[in-house]
Amino acid sequence: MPKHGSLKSPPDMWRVSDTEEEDFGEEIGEWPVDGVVSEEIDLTGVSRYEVRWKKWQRHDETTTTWAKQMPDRPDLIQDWIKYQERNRNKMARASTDVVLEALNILDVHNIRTAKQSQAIEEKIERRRSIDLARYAGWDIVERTSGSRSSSADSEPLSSRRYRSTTIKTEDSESASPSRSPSPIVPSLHEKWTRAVRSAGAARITFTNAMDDEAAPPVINGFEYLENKYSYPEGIDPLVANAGEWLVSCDCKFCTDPVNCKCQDALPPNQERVFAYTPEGRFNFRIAPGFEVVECNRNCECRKHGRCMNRVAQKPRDTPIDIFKTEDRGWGARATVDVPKGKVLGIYTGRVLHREELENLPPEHKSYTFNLDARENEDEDPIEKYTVDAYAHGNWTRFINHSCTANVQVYPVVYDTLPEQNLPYLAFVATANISAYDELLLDYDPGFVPREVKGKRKAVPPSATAIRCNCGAANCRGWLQY
Ligand SMILES: C[S@@+](CC[C@H](N)C(=O)[O-])C[C@H]1O[C@@H](n2cnc3c(N)ncnc32)[C@H](O)[C@@H]1O
Repeated sequence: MPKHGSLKSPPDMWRVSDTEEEDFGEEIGEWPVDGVVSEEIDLTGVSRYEVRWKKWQRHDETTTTWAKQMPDRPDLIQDWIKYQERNRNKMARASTDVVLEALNILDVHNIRTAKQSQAIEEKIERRRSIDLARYAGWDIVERTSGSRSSSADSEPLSSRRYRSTTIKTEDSESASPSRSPSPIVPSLHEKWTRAVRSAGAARITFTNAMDDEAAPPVINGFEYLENKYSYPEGIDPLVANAGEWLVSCDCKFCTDPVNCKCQDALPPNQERVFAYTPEGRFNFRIAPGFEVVECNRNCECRKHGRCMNRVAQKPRDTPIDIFKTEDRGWGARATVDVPKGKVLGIYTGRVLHREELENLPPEHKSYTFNLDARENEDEDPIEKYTVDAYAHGNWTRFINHSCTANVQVYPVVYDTLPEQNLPYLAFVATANISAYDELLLDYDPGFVPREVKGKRKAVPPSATAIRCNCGAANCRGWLQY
């Protein structure tokens, strides 16, 4: 019965058992039990409990058995759930460190148990509420094996290899000694780190081994938005008050998409399947372009905390490095190995009406993404939207293009109505990606280079097209804008 080696406290609350459930027929109710002593959670999110008998023991002196239900003693499970909650909160108060080692185990059916055992949900909540200014560094202890040595993740922020950009205000440079020192403007990295942490997401780092640029060159006042859009006045996303309109389910664990009511929001021609595996990875069963409808804040499953239909809405747990590439500006990569199907994060930025797109300054163009999953041609143009990540956005705006991509985007809704055409765009790994390999998206999979005099790729497809430097064997030569 192996235990998770990395768990320090309390040691016996969660463990993984190979023991089959024993069949006691009607007898189980007859044998007085002390209570539940541990729990494991299966692939579908259903728990089973290890119960200790009061006096009885087997010949080998073991005193416990595993049971999924105890219809005659629901109080024991209730007591256990409360006891667990108290302990997880205690763990989160003691430290918000998370040992990711246990989550990387290939033995995926234990992941739910491992997540509970590390109080991950509680720690994320706690991170949100902690005074961020007091943090000296990120609090995830990463112990992934096989990742490349350039990782700075386990170092404290202050000893990072990336160059931090602590900028003094003009005021402070000219300040006379008698005046109190002017505040130091936080570096871009510090500002972003605060935003990342308040969203409960994993760390973002900057690395530049190419030249002296300390941080990606975003405009002054760039707003880092980890997991939400910025809406201008005039676009009412209903995010705040969509509650009353959202179609919600009354499932406990959402294992059956056919009967999970929030899936009624899918268009009738879309197959009713969940988009995720029980381990929370995209299962690629939803055809490209079709929308994923995740459970929302009104769904009953929210109370039980183990719904498998909430993934893109959770805080990002993959640490990301924004790094300077050789010939494509800054790019993005994960600092841990990423399995196929892993949902990495969502595209964010300022939402625009599509018709504003043509008046955008050219430098914005390469940071825009259309939210056109549901649109149809005859739709009122006012209800067509685009996200512009030029002045507001997150790390996903640094994902470069490759004609051989390793991530793809799918639209997902959970805080708006699908008909509003305001889905989020989630980035998902389409292959196993090693730590520190660049994350790459095919910006325009439908693009076919023009052929002139038998030569493809020689002629730019438009006046604004730029040469593609992806270096892939199947490179189509150009990025069109
Ligand atoms: C969404 S941005 C990606 C982040 C960008 N590299 C940066 O530093 O901000 C898209 C821009 O990155 C550059 N880029 C991305 N992929 C490229 C590629 N395969 N070849 C050349 N340039 C690329 C182009 O300048 C493109 O307009």
